[in-house]
Amino acid sequence: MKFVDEATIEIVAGDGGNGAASFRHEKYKEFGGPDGGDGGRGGYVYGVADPNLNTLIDYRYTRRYEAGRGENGMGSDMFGAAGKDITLRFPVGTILRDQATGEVLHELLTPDERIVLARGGDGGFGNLRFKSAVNRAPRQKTVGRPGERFGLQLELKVLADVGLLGMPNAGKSTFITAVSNARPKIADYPFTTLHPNLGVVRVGPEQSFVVADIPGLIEGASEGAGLGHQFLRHLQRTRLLLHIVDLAPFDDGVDPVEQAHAIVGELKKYDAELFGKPRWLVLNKIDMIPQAERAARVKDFVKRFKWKGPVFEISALAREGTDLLAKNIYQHVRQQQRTEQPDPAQQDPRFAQDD
Ligand SMILES: Nc1nc2c(ncn2[C@@H]2O[C@H](COP(=O)(O)OP(=O)(O)OP(=O)(O)O)[C@@H](O)[C@H]2O)c(=O)[nH]1
Ligand SMILES: [Mg+2]
Repeated sequence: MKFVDEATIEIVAGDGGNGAASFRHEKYKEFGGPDGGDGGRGGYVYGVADPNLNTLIDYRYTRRYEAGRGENGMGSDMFGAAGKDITLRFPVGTILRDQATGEVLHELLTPDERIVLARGGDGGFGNLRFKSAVNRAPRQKTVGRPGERFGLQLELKVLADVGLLGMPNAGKSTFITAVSNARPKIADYPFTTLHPNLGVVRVGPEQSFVVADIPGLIEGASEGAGLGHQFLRHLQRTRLLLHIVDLAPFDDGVDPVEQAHAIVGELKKYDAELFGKPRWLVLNKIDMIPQAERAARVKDFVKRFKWKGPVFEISALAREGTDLLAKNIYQHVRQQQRTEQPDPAQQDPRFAQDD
């Protein structure tokens, strides 16, 4: 499954500075020649493909990007300085479109590839330029040219970095809502989620990852009994699985440990590779357990489940422990990314045919 991350931003290159009209002032010399310098060029806006970025989410926070204006020219033959250039960084695979026409301007496919997005305007000419045999004292000058500006549409196909696993009603959709921009349907009955949802989680500037919420797994799902199994394949490209467990089931007869074993059993039956992926245990709904009992309940769960890996306790509903978990996930995803193959055209399934 592919998911498209999008943003629209405004790109403004710098205007050129104006040329100056000025004459030399020298002692004992009544009429100095023209000495007005040219204006500086406006700043350019560049784009670069940054292999460290995963999503476009930062571009939903800041939408306008403006390079510097060129300085005006000055007397004494002084040219204005060029405006400050700016460089915008995009994830590899970002497609850039002109907002007005929808035309594809470029696809950033090669890591560190750099392109000009918008050219700064040329600076105006100072009167120094207009000096000629017939006019030794020109007053002419020109103003700087405007920089290019336009609306830029960004589009990126993203894959899930993290997958959520768990029984129906465990709180997967609530968790994705707590940490990401996705708004899946949440309800107190099982199988609320009928389609996989992807959400972008932003833990800080230029720090984000993609999480997939899939329909709940139940026992027998790997044989097609539940809804879950057809969705398991969406988790195949992920770098981490979060196993979400309802630690405080409404029905007293339900043992969270048994439920958790059922999920792991399904995973194992379905796919050894998926089973072998890094998996973290996330004990949810701790708000339902009195504070004084929490530590003991968690300890008991871990012991009976014979779990040796990372454990997080959260309340997806109250958003307790969710930010900390998101930060840990981000660190893990980044670390995994760094150890993977760097050539995206070869390795990155985003560039493969759609499934
Ligand atoms: N008290 C409490 N309730 C929660 C918490 N997380 C989820 N819930 C509730 O549990 C119910 C199920 O939550 P969902 O997020 O829809 O569960 P799901 O795992 O996505 O369920 P499916 O999509 O059916 O697989 C909803 O009524 C939620 O409000 C939590 O941390 N505390
Ligand atoms: Mg759900």
